[in-house]
Amino acid sequence: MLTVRAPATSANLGSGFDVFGVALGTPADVIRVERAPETRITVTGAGSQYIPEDPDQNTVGAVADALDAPAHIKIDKGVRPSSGLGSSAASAAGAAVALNALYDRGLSRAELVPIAAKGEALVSGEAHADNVAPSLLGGFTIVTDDDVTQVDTSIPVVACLPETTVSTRDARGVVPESASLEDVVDTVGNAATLTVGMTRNDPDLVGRGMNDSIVTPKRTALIDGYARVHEAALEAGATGVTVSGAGPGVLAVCHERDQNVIAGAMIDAFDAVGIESRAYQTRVGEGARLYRD
Ligand SMILES: Nc1ncnc2c1ncn2[C@@H]1O[C@H](COP(=O)(O)OP(=O)(O)OP(=O)(O)O)[C@@H](O)[C@H]1O
Ligand SMILES: N[C@@H](CCO)C(=O)O
Repeated sequence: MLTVRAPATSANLGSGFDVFGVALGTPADVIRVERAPETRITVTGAGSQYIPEDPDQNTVGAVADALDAPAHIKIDKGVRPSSGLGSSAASAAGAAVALNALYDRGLSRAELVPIAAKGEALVSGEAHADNVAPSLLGGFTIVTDDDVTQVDTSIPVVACLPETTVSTRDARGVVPESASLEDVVDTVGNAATLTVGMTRNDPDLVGRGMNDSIVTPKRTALIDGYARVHEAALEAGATGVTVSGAGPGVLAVCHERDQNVIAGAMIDAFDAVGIESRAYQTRVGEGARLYRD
């Protein structure tokens, strides 16, 4: 039996749609695997009632197929599905690491990225890798068509999850097909600023680089209370605030000293529109960790 702890992630960070992602210290999925003649999946934990155990419909089933590694796979969900913290990707990344070890496939973490992304294709229709890459590699990741760049960093964040859900498939449906040159120039400038901020571990630069005028405004319309929460987090000291992944989670970047106040302000702002939420006060952290029992 092998066990992997695979972290939640926050994709996009505003200016890096389908490109940027960060691994979070908490929450995480725990995946346990043992060899079996055919793949069988059991799911427990946060939101498990919404997650199919049929291998053809679960992200880990796609990973087991891709690695030709049938197994009994137990998923204990710490990352609630459809909340914007890369729930489906955490399971896929965890299964990729676990099955690679279980069957001695010898693939590197970077080589596992496209394999884990096959699970994302199953649930959202497209194999975007901006959640699986940080869950596998840790830190801040930049995913392009054929490459991944990773930077270790430990920027403090608050991830606030309302009790509502938004499916990635639906949230991809509102992404505009084209953008003005002005908006593209703006976004490139912000993305470059954010990247330098990550390499310097500088929450002010990262926060400044999170603005995006192309995709995020369309997505915020799907999240009840977003404008209030955004404003409240900034007033409480966040250096930048945006939609986490496809939402409805909201990600605030900050200095550690402000985390507690920001978390309270975000929860209160959702509460003011009648929505319960919970906030994770955490940091950008390590990628999936393998334990041999
Ligand atoms: N192992 C799994 N863990 C979580 N969700 C899964 C899994 N396998 C299949 N799913 C399905 O994937 C969907 C959730 O994926 P979705 O991409 O919408 O959310 P997410 O992964 O939490 O979000 P985001 O990518 O925005 O951070 C649900 O319909 C769920 O049933
Ligand atoms: N980049 C993806 C992340 C969510 O899975 C999106 O925003 O649709």
